[in-house]
Amino acid sequence: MKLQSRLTETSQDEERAAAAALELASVSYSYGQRKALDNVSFSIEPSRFTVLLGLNGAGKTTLFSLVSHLFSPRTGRIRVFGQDINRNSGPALRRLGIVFQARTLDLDLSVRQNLLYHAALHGIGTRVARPRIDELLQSIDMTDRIEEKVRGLSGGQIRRVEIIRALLHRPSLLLLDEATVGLDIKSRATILKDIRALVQQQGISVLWATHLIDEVGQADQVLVLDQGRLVADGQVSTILSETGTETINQAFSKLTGIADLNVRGGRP
Ligand SMILES: Nc1ncnc2c1ncn2[C@@H]1O[C@H](COP(=O)(O)OP(=O)(O)OP(=O)(O)O)[C@@H](O)[C@H]1O
Repeated sequence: MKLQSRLTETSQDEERAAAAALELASVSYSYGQRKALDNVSFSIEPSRFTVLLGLNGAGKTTLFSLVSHLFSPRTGRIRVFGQDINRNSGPALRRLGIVFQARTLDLDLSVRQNLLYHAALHGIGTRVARPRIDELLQSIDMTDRIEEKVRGLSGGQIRRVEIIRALLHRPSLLLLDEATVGLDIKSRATILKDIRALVQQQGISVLWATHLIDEVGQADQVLVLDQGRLVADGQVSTILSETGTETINQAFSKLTGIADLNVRGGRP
């Protein structure tokens, strides 16, 4: 009887994980003695824009490094559309597109060369890659920059090229780590709008890591990370009612124990 109920529980767990775009179960990670992630569990639904909100040092980049299989968790399990990233990394990684915080385009190659190179890494031949690149560049209004060296682009344009590079292999889940950092207000707004449109129009699932509260939309799912612990998980309205606050800014301050402020930098 007990075995039967355990089997049912396991298969329910598996069904839930398969339905989720991303699922973390009891994930911890330490750098030596420093605990960067402490027993983090959550799942994000497909075709949603989910914000991973946390101050500098909260553990966002570490989490992305685990999901993208750069590091392996010491404990816990990570699944991308039901595929375990450690046991079945190939199929899981194929469904992932990632934009890391650090710039990674080759500055001395043209936009086209950078994109073709990345396509080749994913096994996409030039004949398929070329029209895909044209279409994606058109979607961000950058067709006329295709032959230009990346060095000649603005910070916002470089970021947009990195985003379309992450989309070249048509991932189902896109992870973006502080994608708007260092950009002016107009470029930030454009990028955020474009990514939200991807979710709306193409059903891509997005995990958007940021420390900027003003990037959270009222309808977003939000995960709040504080010093490696997940301290809130839900829609904005749920988080407000659970914390007894009126704005996400107040909720964040309460959850992380910082003074109420317009959070733009790190922990004061
Ligand atoms: N290579 C490393 N060696 C030792 N400690 C590290 C290393 N990388 C990160 N840490 C520590 O792990 C914790 C989480 O860092 P992480 O970079 O994941 O946070 P973050 O939320 O992405 O912050 P930021 O936006 O500043 O990058 C911090 O205390 C950080 O100092």
